[in-house]
Amino acid sequence: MKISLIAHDEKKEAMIQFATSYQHILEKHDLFATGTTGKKIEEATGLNVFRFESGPLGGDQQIGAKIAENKMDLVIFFRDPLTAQPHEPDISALMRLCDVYQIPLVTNLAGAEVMIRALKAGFFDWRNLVRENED
Ligand SMILES: O=C(CO)COP(=O)(O)O
Repeated sequence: MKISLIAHDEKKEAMIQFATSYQHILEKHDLFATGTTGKKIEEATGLNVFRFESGPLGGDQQIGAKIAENKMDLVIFFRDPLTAQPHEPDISALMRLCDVYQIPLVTNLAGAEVMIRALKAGFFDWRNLVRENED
């Protein structure tokens, strides 16, 4: 699966802990991230992460483009609901595209805990069929 990992600044520590805890699952997948999140995950875990631009510089939009091209399967996005983001329209657009294309999205740690277990159990294998049918 192609998985995007994104965290706002106040949530980066939680993302690092999440990625560390579930490294054994995440390492079996293709990982993508916005710039700073990806760098921190790589530094903390050694996981191989493809890094897009930083969120405020267009990273959310780049991930959105992958979704529109059917090249992203899951999005784990630890949003900070208490801090205004300069690129709020990009964040909304990314989440909107998840809804448009039926891409599983979680926006907090509690949801991510469920998603990662579902991933391990094969609950998202239908995404392989969706991708094969488009090729
Ligand atoms: O702002 C972000 C997502 O909206 C995250 O970007 P960074 O990972 O570059 O901090």
